[in-house]
Amino acid sequence: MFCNIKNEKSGPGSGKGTQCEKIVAKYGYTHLSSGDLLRAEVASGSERGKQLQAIMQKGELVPLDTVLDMIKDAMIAKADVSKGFLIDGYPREVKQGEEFEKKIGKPCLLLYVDAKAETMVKRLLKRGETSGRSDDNEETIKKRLDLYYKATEPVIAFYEGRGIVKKVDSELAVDDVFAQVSKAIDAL
Ligand SMILES: Nc1ncnc2c1ncn2[C@H]1C[C@H](O)[C@@H](COP(=O)(O)OP(=O)(O)OP(=O)(O)O)O1
Ligand SMILES: Nc1ncnc2c1ncn2[C@H]1C[C@H](O)[C@@H](COP(=O)(O)O)O1
Ligand SMILES: [Mg+2]
Repeated sequence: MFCNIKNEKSGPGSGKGTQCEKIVAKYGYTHLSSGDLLRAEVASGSERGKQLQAIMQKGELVPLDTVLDMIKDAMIAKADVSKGFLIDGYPREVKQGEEFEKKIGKPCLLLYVDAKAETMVKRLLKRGETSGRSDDNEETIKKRLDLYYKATEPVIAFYEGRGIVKKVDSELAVDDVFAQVSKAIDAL
């Protein structure tokens, strides 16, 4: 089966990466995080990486073509061996969803990992104590959240009409959130 599962719209610090790790362990899907792909480019020290770092540090979105090309290349590299793709952190805005469908395909499930703004801020500040992520600081977290509500929330309406959106309550403990995630995947 080929299946793209996305976990946007889900805010920064809602627990996307945490749930993706558990999905990979249980279902064996290929996890592709747009943020991780971008951070790998930054870590490479390339000129493009330096430009990306400046954008991410400010809590802004990197250009659509850059992130979509990275995801597409990563998917092509794993296409032969993958059971299906779990795409974490994309689309961040409706236009990204439209372009994904034109260039790659339609997702079969959109997991909406829902947490309150205050919970997301608390989790990100805590994660920032050890993550080494330059965007896990108070000022950038505020910008990321503002952008999430402005640009990413509308993504839900884009997919809702197709009946593929499953919302999980990420205020709960990690394993309780995962029980809801598993139910959504098992229903595919
Ligand atoms: N259900 C939960 N209960 C308590 N803590 C949680 C829960 N889920 C995740 N966390 C913790 C783990 C991390 O330290 C932090 C953020 O989780 P994480 O999975 O990294 O979020 P994310 O991937 O949505 O954030 P980002 O968008 O910044 O990458 O919160
Ligand atoms: N899909 C994306 N479009 C634009 N910019 C992105 C995308 N995914 C990640 N980014 C940039 C901007 C984010 O603040 C950082 C970190 O992403 P995260 O998913 O929180 O790891 O990367
Ligand atoms: Mg993450």
